[in-house]
Amino acid sequence: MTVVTRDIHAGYKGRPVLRGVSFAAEAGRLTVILGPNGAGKSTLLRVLAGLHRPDRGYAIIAGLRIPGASTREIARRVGYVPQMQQGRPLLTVIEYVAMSRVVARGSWRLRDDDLEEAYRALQLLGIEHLAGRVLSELSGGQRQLVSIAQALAKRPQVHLLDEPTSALDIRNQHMLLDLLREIARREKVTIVAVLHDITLAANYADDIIVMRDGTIVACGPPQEVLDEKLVSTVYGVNARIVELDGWRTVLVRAPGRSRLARGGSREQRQTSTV
Ligand SMILES: Nc1ncnc2c1ncn2[C@@H]1O[C@H](COP(=O)(O)OP(=O)(O)OP(=O)(O)O)[C@@H](O)[C@H]1O
Repeated sequence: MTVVTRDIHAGYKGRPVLRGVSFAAEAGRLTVILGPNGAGKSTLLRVLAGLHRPDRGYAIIAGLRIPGASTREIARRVGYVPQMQQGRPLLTVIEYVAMSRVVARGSWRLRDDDLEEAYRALQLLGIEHLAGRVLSELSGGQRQLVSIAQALAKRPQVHLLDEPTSALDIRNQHMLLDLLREIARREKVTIVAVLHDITLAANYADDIIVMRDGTIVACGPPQEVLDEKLVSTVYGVNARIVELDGWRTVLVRAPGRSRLARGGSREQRQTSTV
């Protein structure tokens, strides 16, 4: 097990957000964290990345204890991709991706293997054609893929990805999750990703962790723990899970909206997949 947390409590200016979070994410598996807005998912990833000090409890990540380990040690072994990545607008994509390796080494010298690994990461994501482009010229989705490439190029033991699909088109969402699952298995690394798309989580995650109000309300393989009752309770929606050709799709309808419906057809139009 590469990521273990024990009874983590954390908050901001005395306001509690995480209230006793304990879980384990295993190497070789893709673990997806789900939960409504404000549940504490990003705060949990920031604690694991060593960027937010917990008030109580601890984590062991890639052999490092948090709190305790230095941010440099963590950066060397852990690839953290936050929701909003600032980036350096004047760098080219290949320079930016390669820089993550240089910084993790605590050096300022770019080596050939930094560029080789950076190019490999861009290839994995199918964006090697962007290598010579300047960051400020990229679209939102391209920038998101470049941020993920930066983490992949470091070849860390653990990846922490905060909503890595939020700016991606449907094809790239599936490409990325397929790739992450493959990397987890092939390289025996631990990948923890926050997602809002429950259907993607249901089909790609090896394990899910469902959070609400700063606590974990369910965890385990999605086929064992993800059901209509859980989705309905956690998100406050009416949920249906349908399975077609082995693919599980989560359909939801916000309960408040059904009051607007005139007959059944309006309700059906308001049904969406997540
Ligand atoms: N820097 C901060 N200062 C104060 N409060 C914060 C800060 N960051 C987050 N919070 C609060 O902590 C709570 C949890 O936020 P967090 O970003 O961890 O939730 P989340 O589950 O990732 O939500 P989302 O799905 O909307 O991204 C929220 O109530 C939020 O307002």
